[in-house]
Amino acid sequence: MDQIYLEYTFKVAPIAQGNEILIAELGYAGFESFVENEEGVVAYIQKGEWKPEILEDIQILESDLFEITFDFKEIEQQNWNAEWEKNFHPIEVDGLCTVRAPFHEKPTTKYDIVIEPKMSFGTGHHETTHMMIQFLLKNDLKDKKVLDMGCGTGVLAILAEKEGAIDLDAIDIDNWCYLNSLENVERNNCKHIKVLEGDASLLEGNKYDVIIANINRNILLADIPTYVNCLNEGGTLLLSGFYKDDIPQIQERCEEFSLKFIENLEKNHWVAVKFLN
Ligand SMILES: C[S@@+](CC[C@H](N)C(=O)[O-])C[C@H]1O[C@@H](n2cnc3c(N)ncnc32)[C@H](O)[C@@H]1O
Repeated sequence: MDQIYLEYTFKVAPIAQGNEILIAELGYAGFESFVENEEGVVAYIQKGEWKPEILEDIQILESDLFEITFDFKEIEQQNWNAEWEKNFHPIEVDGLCTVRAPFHEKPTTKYDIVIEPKMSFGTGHHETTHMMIQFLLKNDLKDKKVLDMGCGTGVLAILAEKEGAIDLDAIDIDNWCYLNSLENVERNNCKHIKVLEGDASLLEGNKYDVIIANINRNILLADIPTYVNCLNEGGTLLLSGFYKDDIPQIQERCEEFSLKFIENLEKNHWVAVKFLN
């Protein structure tokens, strides 16, 4: 696929925590690939996804705790596979689930998920994916009907099928994620996942026992009413993609629709929240 990209080079001080927060925020703003170096981060975004105000919501750039400068230029296509192979290490969650690439050794954990992410979000490295995996590992998914909204690489739907879910929809608005999820579903021999390209408007008339959505605060606030409409009585809603400070707003929205807050997980200021219908 021949695409033109913009390459942003950020110099970050102090680098350790700054890089981590910056990458997380850029990921949510639409940047697709990151290479860390000794000065900071180089981040890539497709020209078609770019808009002049792309950095407007990147809160760390306004923070007094970090000094961040940047530069950007247009570039020819990269060898993305080589980049991620260099940077992608297997991830193990709670000793039960490994997310790895095809070229890594087979693990001994109960669940083994093989992902070739290329540029999609969802390798288990991000806090939000990690916590959603933790939630899925703690929940009984046997014979459940599951929706994975904003599926990225498809990693969460794939785990849900491996845990026994029998009927799954995995939806992403982004064409690249849709195609990548299709590939990963096949790579993991999943037979019950239907991958769709689109958004919450595809959900009308569907019913699920478990809905997983790791997207971002604003999309979740807008789409929670649709999710609730699709949730069976007694069903579970697992949300992530936002910070601890956003919990009250998300909780209030869910409670408007009579969902009950059960618990939240937290990792580096990111959270994942569980509600019951
Ligand atoms: C943070 S990633 C999560 C990926 C994966 N589920 C995970 O947990 O690692 C969010 C995904 O949501 C998708 N997305 C953004 N807005 C969306 C929307 N309105 N409806 C469906 N998917 C959306 C993005 O393309 C992206 O792949």
